[in-house]
Amino acid sequence: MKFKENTFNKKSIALIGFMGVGKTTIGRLVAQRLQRDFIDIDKEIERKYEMTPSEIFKIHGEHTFRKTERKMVSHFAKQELKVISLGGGAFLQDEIKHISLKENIVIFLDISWESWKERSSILIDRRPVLHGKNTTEMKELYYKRKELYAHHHLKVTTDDLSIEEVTDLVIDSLNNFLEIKE
Ligand SMILES: Nc1ncnc2c1ncn2[C@@H]1O[C@H](COP(=O)(O)OP(=O)(O)OP(=O)(O)O)[C@@H](O)[C@H]1O
Ligand SMILES: O=C(O)C1=C[C@@H](O)[C@@H](O)[C@H](O)C1
Ligand SMILES: [Mg+2]
Repeated sequence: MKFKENTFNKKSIALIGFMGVGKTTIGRLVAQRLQRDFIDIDKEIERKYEMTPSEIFKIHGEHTFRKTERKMVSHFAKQELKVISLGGGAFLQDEIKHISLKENIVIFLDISWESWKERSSILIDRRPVLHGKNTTEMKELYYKRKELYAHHHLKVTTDDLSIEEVTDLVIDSLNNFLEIKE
Protein backbone atom coordinates (compact mmCIF):
# COMPACT_ATOMS: atom_id res chain seq x y z
CA MET A 1 0.00 0.00 0.00
CA LYS A 2 1.47 3.33 -1.03
CA PHE A 3 1.19 6.64 0.72
CA LYS A 4 -0.20 9.37 -1.51
CA GLU A 5 1.98 12.33 -2.39
CA ASN A 6 0.51 15.79 -1.94
CA THR A 7 1.37 19.11 -0.43
CA PHE A 8 -0.03 18.20 2.97
CA ASN A 9 1.91 15.03 3.42
CA LYS A 10 5.14 16.44 4.80
CA LYS A 11 3.37 17.10 8.06
CA SER A 12 4.47 14.84 10.86
CA ILE A 13 1.94 12.34 12.14
CA ALA A 14 1.20 12.30 15.87
CA LEU A 15 -0.38 9.28 17.54
CA ILE A 16 -2.46 9.81 20.66
CA GLY A 17 -4.53 7.47 22.83
CA PHE A 18 -4.74 5.73 26.17
CA MET A 19 -1.79 3.91 27.71
CA GLY A 20 -1.18 0.59 26.04
CA VAL A 21 -3.42 1.16 23.01
CA GLY A 22 -0.35 0.65 20.80
CA LYS A 23 1.03 4.12 20.02
CA THR A 24 4.64 2.96 20.27
CA THR A 25 4.14 -0.37 18.50
CA ILE A 26 1.97 0.98 15.69
CA GLY A 27 3.92 4.24 15.40
CA ARG A 28 7.16 2.37 14.72
CA LEU A 29 5.53 0.24 12.00
CA VAL A 30 3.77 3.21 10.37
CA ALA A 31 7.11 5.05 10.29
CA GLN A 32 8.79 2.07 8.60
CA ARG A 33 6.03 1.86 6.01
CA LEU A 34 6.21 5.59 5.24
CA GLN A 35 10.01 5.63 5.45
CA ARG A 36 9.93 8.29 8.11
CA ASP A 37 11.83 8.71 11.35
CA PHE A 38 10.02 7.42 14.40
CA ILE A 39 10.00 9.50 17.58
CA ASP A 40 8.60 8.12 20.80
CA ILE A 41 8.24 10.99 23.26
CA ASP A 42 8.33 8.67 26.31
CA LYS A 43 11.58 7.13 25.01
CA GLU A 44 13.09 10.60 24.40
CA ILE A 45 12.29 11.55 28.00
CA GLU A 46 13.73 8.23 29.23
CA ARG A 47 16.92 8.89 27.27
CA LYS A 48 17.30 12.40 28.70
CA TYR A 49 16.95 11.24 32.32
CA GLU A 50 18.32 7.73 31.83
CA MET A 51 15.31 6.58 33.83
CA THR A 52 11.92 5.04 33.10
CA PRO A 53 8.81 7.27 33.42
CA SER A 54 8.02 5.45 36.69
CA GLU A 55 11.44 6.39 38.10
CA ILE A 56 11.12 10.00 36.89
CA PHE A 57 7.69 10.28 38.54
CA LYS A 58 9.11 8.86 41.78
CA ILE A 59 12.37 10.81 41.92
CA HIS A 60 11.59 14.12 40.18
CA GLY A 61 7.78 14.15 40.32
CA GLU A 62 5.10 14.18 37.65
CA HIS A 63 5.50 17.94 37.19
CA THR A 64 9.08 17.47 35.91
CA PHE A 65 7.97 14.67 33.59
CA ARG A 66 5.16 16.83 32.15
CA LYS A 67 7.44 19.85 31.69
CA THR A 68 9.95 17.75 29.75
CA GLU A 69 7.14 16.14 27.77
CA ARG A 70 5.91 19.62 26.78
CA LYS A 71 9.36 20.70 25.64
CA MET A 72 9.94 17.49 23.67
CA VAL A 73 6.60 17.63 21.87
CA SER A 74 7.02 21.33 21.03
CA HIS A 75 10.43 20.53 19.56
CA PHE A 76 9.45 17.52 17.44
CA ALA A 77 5.97 18.68 16.36
CA LYS A 78 7.51 21.43 14.24
CA GLN A 79 9.70 19.00 12.32
CA GLU A 80 8.47 17.47 9.07
CA LEU A 81 8.19 13.85 7.96
CA LYS A 82 8.19 12.20 11.37
CA VAL A 83 5.87 9.75 13.03
CA ILE A 84 5.59 10.79 16.67
CA SER A 85 4.07 8.67 19.43
CA LEU A 86 2.91 10.87 22.26
CA GLY A 87 2.59 9.74 25.86
CA GLY A 88 -0.90 8.73 26.99
CA GLY A 89 -1.21 11.87 29.14
CA ALA A 90 0.29 14.37 26.68
CA PHE A 91 -3.07 15.98 25.77
CA LEU A 92 -3.60 16.89 29.43
CA GLN A 93 -1.51 19.91 28.53
CA ASP A 94 -3.27 22.46 26.32
CA GLU A 95 0.02 23.63 24.89
CA ILE A 96 0.78 20.14 23.58
CA LYS A 97 -2.76 19.72 22.27
CA HIS A 98 -2.64 23.02 20.38
CA ILE A 99 0.77 22.57 18.83
CA SER A 100 0.07 18.97 17.76
CA LEU A 101 -3.27 19.85 16.17
CA LYS A 102 -1.74 22.83 14.40
CA GLU A 103 1.49 21.26 13.14
CA ASN A 104 0.69 17.56 12.79
CA ILE A 105 -1.89 15.11 11.54
CA VAL A 106 -3.19 13.80 14.86
CA ILE A 107 -4.43 10.22 14.88
CA PHE A 108 -6.36 8.93 17.86
CA LEU A 109 -5.86 5.20 18.38
CA ASP A 110 -8.99 4.09 20.20
CA ILE A 111 -9.67 0.93 22.20
CA SER A 112 -12.78 -0.07 24.11
CA TRP A 113 -12.62 -0.31 27.90
CA GLU A 114 -13.33 -4.07 27.66
CA SER A 115 -10.42 -4.72 25.28
CA TRP A 116 -8.12 -2.47 27.28
CA LYS A 117 -9.02 -4.29 30.52
CA GLU A 118 -7.95 -7.59 28.94
CA ARG A 119 -4.55 -6.05 28.08
CA SER A 120 -4.09 -4.15 31.34
CA SER A 121 -2.14 -6.81 33.27
CA ILE A 122 0.88 -6.44 30.96
CA LEU A 123 0.80 -2.64 31.21
CA ILE A 124 0.64 -1.69 34.86
CA ASP A 125 4.32 -2.16 35.80
CA ARG A 126 5.69 0.49 33.45
CA ARG A 127 2.84 3.01 33.70
CA PRO A 128 3.16 5.05 36.90
CA VAL A 129 -0.28 6.65 36.62
CA LEU A 130 -1.80 3.16 36.93
CA HIS A 131 0.13 2.26 40.07
CA GLY A 132 -2.07 1.58 43.09
CA LYS A 133 -5.31 1.93 41.12
CA ASN A 134 -8.09 -0.65 41.29
CA THR A 135 -10.23 -1.55 38.26
CA THR A 136 -12.89 1.06 39.05
CA GLU A 137 -10.26 3.79 39.32
CA MET A 138 -8.60 2.68 36.06
CA LYS A 139 -12.00 2.72 34.35
CA GLU A 140 -12.60 6.26 35.61
CA LEU A 141 -9.22 7.35 34.29
CA TYR A 142 -9.89 5.65 30.94
CA TYR A 143 -13.14 7.62 30.43
CA LYS A 144 -11.64 10.89 31.66
CA ARG A 145 -8.74 10.55 29.24
CA LYS A 146 -11.09 9.67 26.39
CA GLU A 147 -12.42 13.24 26.55
CA LEU A 148 -8.91 14.57 25.87
CA TYR A 149 -8.47 12.39 22.79
CA ALA A 150 -11.68 13.78 21.27
CA HIS A 151 -9.44 16.44 19.73
CA HIS A 152 -7.89 14.77 16.67
CA HIS A 153 -7.92 14.71 12.88
CA LEU A 154 -8.39 10.96 12.44
CA LYS A 155 -9.53 8.10 14.63
CA VAL A 156 -8.65 4.44 14.21
CA THR A 157 -10.42 1.88 16.38
CA THR A 158 -8.09 -0.97 17.26
CA ASP A 159 -10.44 -3.46 18.94
CA ASP A 160 -10.05 -7.05 17.72
CA LEU A 161 -7.41 -6.02 15.18
CA SER A 162 -3.88 -7.35 14.97
CA ILE A 163 -0.93 -4.96 15.09
CA GLU A 164 -0.52 -5.34 11.31
CA GLU A 165 -4.23 -4.66 10.70
CA VAL A 166 -4.12 -1.49 12.79
CA THR A 167 -1.04 -0.34 10.87
CA ASP A 168 -2.86 -0.92 7.55
CA LEU A 169 -5.88 1.02 8.80
CA VAL A 170 -3.73 3.96 9.88
CA ILE A 171 -2.11 4.15 6.43
CA ASP A 172 -5.52 3.80 4.76
CA SER A 173 -7.08 6.57 6.80
CA LEU A 174 -4.11 8.84 6.14
CA ASN A 175 -4.52 8.26 2.42
CA ASN A 176 -8.24 9.06 2.58
CA PHE A 177 -7.59 12.16 4.66
CA LEU A 178 -4.92 13.45 2.28
CA GLU A 179 -7.15 12.80 -0.72
CA ILE A 180 -9.81 15.04 0.82
CA LYS A 181 -7.20 17.71 1.52
CA GLU A 182 -5.96 17.69 -2.10
N1 LIG B 1 -3.54 -4.35 18.08
C1 LIG B 1 -2.90 -4.97 19.06
N2 LIG B 1 -3.20 -6.23 19.37
C2 LIG B 1 -2.59 -6.87 20.39
N3 LIG B 1 -1.63 -6.34 21.19
C3 LIG B 1 -1.29 -5.07 20.92
C4 LIG B 1 -1.88 -4.32 19.86
N4 LIG B 1 -1.33 -3.08 19.85
C5 LIG B 1 -0.42 -3.07 20.84
N5 LIG B 1 -0.39 -4.26 21.49
C6 LIG B 1 0.45 -4.62 22.65
O1 LIG B 1 0.05 -3.79 23.75
C7 LIG B 1 1.18 -3.46 24.54
C8 LIG B 1 1.26 -1.94 24.69
O2 LIG B 1 1.57 -1.36 23.43
P1 LIG B 1 2.39 0.00 23.31
O3 LIG B 1 3.51 0.02 24.27
O4 LIG B 1 2.68 0.19 21.87
O5 LIG B 1 1.29 1.04 23.81
P2 LIG B 1 1.40 2.62 23.99
O6 LIG B 1 0.13 3.18 23.48
O7 LIG B 1 2.66 3.11 23.38
O8 LIG B 1 1.45 2.80 25.58
P3 LIG B 1 2.00 4.06 26.44
O9 LIG B 1 1.02 5.19 26.30
O10 LIG B 1 2.00 3.61 27.82
O11 LIG B 1 3.35 4.40 25.91
C9 LIG B 1 2.41 -4.07 23.85
O12 LIG B 1 2.70 -5.29 24.50
C10 LIG B 1 1.93 -4.31 22.41
O13 LIG B 1 2.59 -5.39 21.81
O1 LIG C 1 -1.14 8.47 30.53
C1 LIG C 1 -0.17 8.98 31.13
O2 LIG C 1 -0.32 9.89 31.96
C2 LIG C 1 1.19 8.48 30.84
C3 LIG C 1 1.38 7.62 29.78
C4 LIG C 1 2.69 7.11 29.36
O3 LIG C 1 2.76 7.08 27.95
C5 LIG C 1 3.82 7.99 29.91
O4 LIG C 1 3.90 9.22 29.23
C6 LIG C 1 3.64 8.24 31.39
O5 LIG C 1 3.71 7.00 32.03
C7 LIG C 1 2.31 8.95 31.68
MG1 LIG D 1 4.31 4.12 24.22
